[in-house]
Amino acid sequence: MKTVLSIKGLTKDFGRLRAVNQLNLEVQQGQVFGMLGPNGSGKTTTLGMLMGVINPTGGEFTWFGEPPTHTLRKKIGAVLEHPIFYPYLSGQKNLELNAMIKECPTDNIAKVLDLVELSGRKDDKYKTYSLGMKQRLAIASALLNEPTVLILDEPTNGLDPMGIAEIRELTKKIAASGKTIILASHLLDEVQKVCTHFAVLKKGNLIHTGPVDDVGRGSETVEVQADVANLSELLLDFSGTASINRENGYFQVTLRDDFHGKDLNRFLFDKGVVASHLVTKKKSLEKMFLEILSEH
Ligand SMILES: Nc1ncnc2c1ncn2[C@@H]1O[C@H](COP(=O)(O)OP(=O)(O)OP(=O)(O)O)[C@@H](O)[C@H]1O
Repeated sequence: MKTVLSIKGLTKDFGRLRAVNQLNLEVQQGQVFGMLGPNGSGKTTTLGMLMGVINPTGGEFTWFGEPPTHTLRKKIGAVLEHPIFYPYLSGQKNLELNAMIKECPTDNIAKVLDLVELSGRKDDKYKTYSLGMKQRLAIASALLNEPTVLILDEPTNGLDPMGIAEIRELTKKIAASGKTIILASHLLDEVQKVCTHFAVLKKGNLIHTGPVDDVGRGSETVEVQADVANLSELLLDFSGTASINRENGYFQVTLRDDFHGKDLNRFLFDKGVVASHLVTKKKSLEKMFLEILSEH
């Protein structure tokens, strides 16, 4: 897999405040990489440095294996904050202006408008757009020069549930077209639903990074019930059991690393016991996130 972004020791001080501290990260091609962290954790500052609008105090990073240059940055589209669109111009005209500023051909406008589902409203004035439509137009503008990487900073901020769902679907659609996406968010739910990989930042420090699918790995809990008197003994006999407790009439079995519900099911079956109820529960990202933050 190709490394799109490699960050080493990236640091930013604002006077006495260290906003980003010795950040090391890698983003691979095709990932939807979430930067997750509470407000003030350094996400925007990091993205600003990656886009060349904030000067790092220390450290370095490469895009596509090369130190950042103006030409390289053209391969990266970013929606960092609300871009300046003219309220009395249409979506179409605004994109034409943006294309001119970015020195890219206007041929892509129809395509990006179609992608963000604004073709039907392209001739309406920007000021008549909903917040969700404005955000979609900003994404369309970032895609004008066909970047290979798209950076989104808090893309669903301020949107209603419908707008959030639309941006989420759009992000997935853009990722499916082969682009790498880096998305900063303070919303666990957003990262869990959209991202393939993520990093957690706290007060400028990286405190966790890995695949979203791995969250809660090795910490599966299985809710189980079977019509036998010695079920608790059997569950404790199972080598994958870390602990058990009883809740709502079921046994909750927390499994050791690398053991899964199906292993427990097979163990019970081999003992001649058929479970009447067996449900595997993964630790939610929220629980994991809160644990990660409290550990540090
Ligand atoms: N230009 C600046 N001057 C001084 N301090 C700054 C500046 N920009 C950011 N900071 C501080 O750096 C820290 C990190 O801010 P940053 O905006 O990067 O965090 P964030 O994770 O993106 O949070 P948010 O989602 O609230 O924007 C904060 O304490 C913030 O107050």
